[in-house]
Amino acid sequence: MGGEGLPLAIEDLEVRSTDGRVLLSVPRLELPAGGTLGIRGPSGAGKSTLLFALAGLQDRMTGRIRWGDTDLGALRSGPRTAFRALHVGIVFQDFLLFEELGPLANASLAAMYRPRAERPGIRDRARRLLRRFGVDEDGRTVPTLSGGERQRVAVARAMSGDAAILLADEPTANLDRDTGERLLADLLARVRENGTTLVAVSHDDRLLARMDRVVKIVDGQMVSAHA
Ligand SMILES: Nc1ncnc2c1ncn2[C@@H]1O[C@H](COP(=O)(O)OP(=O)(O)OP(=O)(O)O)[C@@H](O)[C@H]1O
Repeated sequence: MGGEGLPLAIEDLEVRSTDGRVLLSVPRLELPAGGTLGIRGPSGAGKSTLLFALAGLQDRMTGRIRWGDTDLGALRSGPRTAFRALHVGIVFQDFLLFEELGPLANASLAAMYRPRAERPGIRDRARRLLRRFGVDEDGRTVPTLSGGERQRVAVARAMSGDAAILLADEPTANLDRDTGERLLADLLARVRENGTTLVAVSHDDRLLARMDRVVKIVDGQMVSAHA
């Protein structure tokens, strides 16, 4: 895997709550393959909602989210899951690590969903990333990890599969300045090297300053977009 990213094209996207309220509306947004997009905005604005939609994890949505030739909105849940397993690495805001597994097993999770031939490469990358991020993997499970360590495992997991699309929800939020800087540098180096398309939600100005483009979301609406 690895290699080229996928271009993103959103048209008339609306995500609703269970009671029919519009949580997010994005009339149009485009990002070329290998582009990097930052999303900022106040708490509760709809940033994570957008990231979930981009991952094909939103059921109550209308409109189009195209990654290359694939329109996520037109896919049923099975093919959407398959698309995500193959093409998307995600750093969730609350990490969603498997508590009973160790750092390496968590960081290698993409291996479970990929062809057998790719699995050793994914495990090797996961191991290297954890070492690089300073997470000691020996005999540890998630409950023994600090918040910052969990975040680094989550980032390693999203990166180890070398997916064409990387979605990250506040990937540096729990890290001190130096650790955050190192992780960000590694993440961006890999993204640029592989031509990965990156969408990152963040309040971190250092991260946002390094994106090709930043959009702001307020009250579920995209209020500014500059190149
Ligand atoms: N499934 C849902 N049903 C109802 N409301 C929801 C649902 N998911 C999210 N919301 C609401 O949608 C709004 C946007 O939430 P979202 O998590 O996208 O915000 P955010 O911008 O990521 O915030 P933060 O920076 O605090 O993480 C919030 O008001 C939230 O309560």
